[in-house]
Amino acid sequence: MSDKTAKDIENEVSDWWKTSIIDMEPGKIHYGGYAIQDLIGNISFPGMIWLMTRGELPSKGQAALLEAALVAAVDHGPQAPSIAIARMAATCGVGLNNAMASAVNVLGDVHGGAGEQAVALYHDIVARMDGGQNLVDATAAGLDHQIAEHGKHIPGFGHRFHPLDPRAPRLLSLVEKAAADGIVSGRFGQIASQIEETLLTRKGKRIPMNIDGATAVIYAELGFAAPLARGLFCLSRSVGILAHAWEQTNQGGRNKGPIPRRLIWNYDGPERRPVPSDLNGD
Ligand SMILES: CC(C)(COP(=O)(O)OP(=O)(O)OC[C@H]1O[C@@H](n2cnc3c(N)ncnc32)[C@H](O)[C@@H]1OP(=O)(O)O)[C@@H](O)C(=O)NCCC(=O)NCCSC(=O)C[C@@](O)(CC(=O)O)C(=O)O
Repeated sequence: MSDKTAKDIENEVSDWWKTSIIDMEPGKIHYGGYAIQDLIGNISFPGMIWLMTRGELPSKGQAALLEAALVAAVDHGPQAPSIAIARMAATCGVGLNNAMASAVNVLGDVHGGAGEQAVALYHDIVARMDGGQNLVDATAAGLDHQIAEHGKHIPGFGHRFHPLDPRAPRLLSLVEKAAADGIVSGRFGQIASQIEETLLTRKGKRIPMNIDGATAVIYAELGFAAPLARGLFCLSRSVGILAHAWEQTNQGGRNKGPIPRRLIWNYDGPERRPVPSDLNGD
């Protein structure tokens, strides 16, 4: 027989889930201590994302910068695997939530994950600067380390489609303005620009910052941990994913594959051959 008292059991039950995010009782909902009815109509959606992931409310300037990053990464058309998958899923007879989940599930290290890697790289360079190295040397050492550990492609730089990703310079200009207004330090923007310079010197050609490199600057400036950069990209891209899944649903189409049906893939397996007649023999 258990020696547990009713109080022990009550404590065990109430400790089962612990969260500092939400507090509730009948008729009352508080996020991080703030009543939901006071938040509704008073804070923006980015402000809410900040409160939920950071536990505090952002300043107006911080929320505006976060919003800019979220707006910038919303969509990149059906060339992006996540968007194509959302559209294909929408033709399979599934609901919008299934189409969205299928699409979000392919956001990983290679597609959508460069922002997380870029934040980690920027943090590594900051740590070197805090250790006494100047910007140029810390960047060079950070890049050497990145290449040794993860290969020659520096996350957040280069693009397969855009010679200059139009999203990056605009975001960087907002970071510069926020730094001038004292909202952020501007340190991560300087690091990302120095990475571009170092790559130019090393490769003899410009490998410009892309959307992930630029949003990573914002997430790092705003103090988001590297893994949250991936989560925030997922939130942002989910808007594009939803829009494409909904558009495709309305366009119709059944079982739409990744290429038109008249096209076929390249087969490079064995020649056509008969199944051996003695398969079950010794
Ligand atoms: C993106 C791409 C594969 C493009 O490559 P490319 O095809 O142009 O060139 P490659 O043939 O790989 O390289 C040719 C020569 O340039 C050198 N080179 C190129 N990039 C270099 C680099 N970063 N660091 C050093 N060197 C570089 C390379 O070393 C080589 O030099 P060499 O060996 O001397 O001949 C490449 O940059 C890359 O991996 N970037 C890092 C990962 C990254 O940030 N991913 C996010 C991209 S944004 C995104 O995903 C969001 C999206 O936009 C998606 C969408 O597009 O839908 C959306 O919104 O959804």
